[in-house]
Amino acid sequence: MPARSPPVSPVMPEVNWPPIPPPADSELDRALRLEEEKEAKKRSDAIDHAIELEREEMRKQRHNTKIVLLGQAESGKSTMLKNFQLHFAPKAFQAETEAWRAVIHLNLVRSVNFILDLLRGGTSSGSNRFSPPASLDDLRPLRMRLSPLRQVEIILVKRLSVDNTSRDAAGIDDSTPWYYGRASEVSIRSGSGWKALLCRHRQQLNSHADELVSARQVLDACRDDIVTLWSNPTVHAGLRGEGVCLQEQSGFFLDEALRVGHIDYEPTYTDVLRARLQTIGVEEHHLTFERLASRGEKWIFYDVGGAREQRAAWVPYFEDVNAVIFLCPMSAFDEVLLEDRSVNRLLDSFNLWKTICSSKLLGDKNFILLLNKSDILKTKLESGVSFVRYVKSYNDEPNDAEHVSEYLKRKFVSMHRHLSPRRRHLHVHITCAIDISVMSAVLVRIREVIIMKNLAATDFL
Ligand SMILES: Nc1nc2c(ncn2[C@@H]2O[C@H](COP(=O)(O)OP(=O)(O)OP(=O)(O)O)[C@@H](O)[C@H]2O)c(=O)[nH]1
Ligand SMILES: [Mg+2]
Repeated sequence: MPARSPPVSPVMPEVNWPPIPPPADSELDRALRLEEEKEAKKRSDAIDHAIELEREEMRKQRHNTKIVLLGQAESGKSTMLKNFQLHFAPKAFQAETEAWRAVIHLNLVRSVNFILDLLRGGTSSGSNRFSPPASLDDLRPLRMRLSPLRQVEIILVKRLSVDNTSRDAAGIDDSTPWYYGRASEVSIRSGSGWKALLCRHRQQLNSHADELVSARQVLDACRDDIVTLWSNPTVHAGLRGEGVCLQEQSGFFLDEALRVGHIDYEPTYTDVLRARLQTIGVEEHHLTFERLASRGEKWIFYDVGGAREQRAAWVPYFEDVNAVIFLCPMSAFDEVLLEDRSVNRLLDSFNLWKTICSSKLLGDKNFILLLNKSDILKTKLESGVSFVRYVKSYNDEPNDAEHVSEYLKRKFVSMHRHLSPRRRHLHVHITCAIDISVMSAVLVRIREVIIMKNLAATDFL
């Protein structure tokens, strides 16, 4: 019978530790060899550990949720981002509220200076459409007392590093009379780090900090006069004559001049949500969740400038994101684009939505549609503005917010169904982005939807 070969050990030799010494090993050789092998194993373990850490990091990066906020200018994208920050990272949001004070002050001061221009009978751009009545002479002392607010505007603009090129980039032509009747539009270039800049000015005792403090003192001293100006019937008649309704514009704080202009003013969360700061370019925001259940979760938001001239900058961000949040301001049905007065804003939103829905790059992304500004829509319709006058296909349905928003929802859902390159679920919410309590329920739902989709994409579900 042939001799049998010895049975093969079921344990692989490299995992057999310590290894069996070769037969003729001296005591010293054996000790040295064991030491070398131990060192080699240590090095190998360290390499394995480093590779595992790197893999883990890559896994985490891949699972970072990335969201792009899309929609026309003033649809509420940046406000929605503020809501996410407020709800999921309240401490970080709180830390930034003070920086928003300068923006809110600039919103307020711009409104006042806009009225002063109107009373002067034109704007700095040379428009002269309003002929001030003789009774305006009575307002001259008031105008004189408010004139230091011009300087306050200049200081705030400088400190926020607002530049004219940003308006050019947004396609806004300052030579156009009345800046299209916009009173408090404020824009800065993305990535200019304005919040950090303001914080630095506050902390350092330099001339910039002094300037900001004196700007606040001037505003505080002007508060009563601002109230007097804003309650003057001639002013309101003049604005009506120009077809300008400041109350309906973004960044309107004239009704709260006494509170907002006070030297000790601290912005409330609602103030920050109502502040208007136009986004130029694409801003990347990192949000680290602070709440217990989701602590440490990281989301990256791309907040884009919505004006027409900026939309070409959106595309590079499409491929990399998990979800698209598209905002349509429902209340804009009777408005025109600031950058192209011949285009109705609702029609522009429809066209933009069609393009986004049919984009192949976004084919497999999570889609969330927010029909925003429901509060303004309601006020507008209740004041008698007719929806069907602007949207002929609305037919005989009632002119109220509930029916109009349902109609718009149907329209958007149908466009999405017909134009999506592949079957995709759409989540729709009717929102008012400045209503904190209502928004928190919506945000929780949006997070659930995004997390579920992410899990499904990574085969956890
Ligand atoms: N009343 C009301 N105001 C809103 C709502 N959503 C946003 N706003 C206000 O509308 C203004 C414009 O909102 P933003 O968030 O700056 O708009 P955006 O889409 O980021 O605009 P761009 O940066 O120009 O693309 C801000 O002053 C907000 O406070 C809403 O639902 N209701
Ligand atoms: Mg914005």
